[in-house]
Amino acid sequence: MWIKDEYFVRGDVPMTKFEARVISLAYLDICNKDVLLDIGAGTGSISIQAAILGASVFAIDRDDEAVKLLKKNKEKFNVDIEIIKGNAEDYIESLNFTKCFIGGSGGNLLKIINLIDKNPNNKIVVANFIKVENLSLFIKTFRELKYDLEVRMLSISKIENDLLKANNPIFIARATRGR
Ligand SMILES: C[S@@+](CC[C@H](N)C(=O)[O-])C[C@H]1O[C@@H](n2cnc3c(N)ncnc32)[C@H](O)[C@@H]1O
Repeated sequence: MWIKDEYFVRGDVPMTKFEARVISLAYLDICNKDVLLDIGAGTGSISIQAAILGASVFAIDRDDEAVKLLKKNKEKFNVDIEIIKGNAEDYIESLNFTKCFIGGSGGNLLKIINLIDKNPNNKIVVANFIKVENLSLFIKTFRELKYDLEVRMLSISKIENDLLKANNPIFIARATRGR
């Protein structure tokens, strides 16, 4: 089951939209044995969908409103995800995970990438970016770390009342451990 955007409890936190969620989770190639670390989990849309696909999930966010939404959506969809409130940088080293999604990094992307790389069990990192600057940093850093890279720009428009309604374009990047 793939959950549509309108079913999530929403607040002021920006949510990863349906099409970006589907592509990001396909890039992560989520399966039963995976442990996903969702950094900047927001409303929990990625975490909850990954749990429904069979992964164990750590959902981290530093924002109070996001953590409230995470709890509400966890309850609504009755999934077993572990919610952590705080800066991802302070927790990554203490968690064991096999795949990682970065939905927000709050200016600490470089530190977050280097911490993720230290975990030898992590195989794939997928990130969503709206800023070219962050995309460039992701590409540069993972290239230096010898990961395989794939990047797409996603631009979705929906037809509503006979008119096109556009979502903001986003970059979806994947880094796969090549060593
Ligand atoms: C675009 S939203 C994420 C959307 C989320 N994937 C969803 O579907 O709702 C980015 C989130 O990242 C969080 N964030 C930013 N930097 C963070 C950090 N260093 N550690 C933890 N959370 C962070 C923000 O609080 C915000 O909720």
